[in-house]
Amino acid sequence: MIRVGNGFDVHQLVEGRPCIIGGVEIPFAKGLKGHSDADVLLHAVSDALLGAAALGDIGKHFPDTDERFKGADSRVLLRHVVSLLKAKHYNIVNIDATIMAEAPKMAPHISDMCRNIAEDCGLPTDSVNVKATTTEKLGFTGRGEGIAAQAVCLIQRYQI
Ligand SMILES: Nc1ccn([C@@H]2O[C@H](COP(=O)(O)O)[C@@H](O)[C@H]2O)c(=O)n1
Ligand SMILES: C[C@@]1(CO)OP(=O)(O)OP(=O)(O)OC[C@H]1O
Repeated sequence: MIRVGNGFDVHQLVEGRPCIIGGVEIPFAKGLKGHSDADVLLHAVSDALLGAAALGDIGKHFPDTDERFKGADSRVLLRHVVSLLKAKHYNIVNIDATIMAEAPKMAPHISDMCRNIAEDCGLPTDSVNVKATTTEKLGFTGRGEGIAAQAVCLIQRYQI
């Protein structure tokens, strides 16, 4: 049985925070605000995986009212999500994601993001794809107020 999932996340860009996207700290004047490290891309990927397995969303598994997740490394959260899928006998087939940001430039960091996601999901790197787009200066992303990311994934249940 194969199943599809999608995830979407937004975080505000503010001064005084690191800009961590796809597990990569990108040099930039602003960073993403959140309870965790606010890694918008890994949150979208985690939600896509949880959605595919009908396991809810990251807010359910890692509530932002829980001090344990304050400043959490979203790679650790993603690895936990992958373990939840394994427990339900799902393998991940592939992941595709898009970051919407006017700045910073994502292109120099895309391959590191793909490598991080592949590593955390136990996948070969060519099973993970990350893209970036501006929104042509339109909307909150276009004004540089925040960054959005969306992801889709395919998972497959194996026989035991
Ligand atoms: N934050 C971003 C946004 C875009 N890119 C790259 O630039 C290309 C052109 O973007 P458009 O919005 O004009 O389509 C896009 O294909 C990305 O490769 C980026 O690196 N960082
Ligand atoms: C990851 C969590 C938990 O620390 O917090 P945030 O970093 O605020 O991220 P968000 O995408 O708003 O939702 C999930 C949260 O519960």
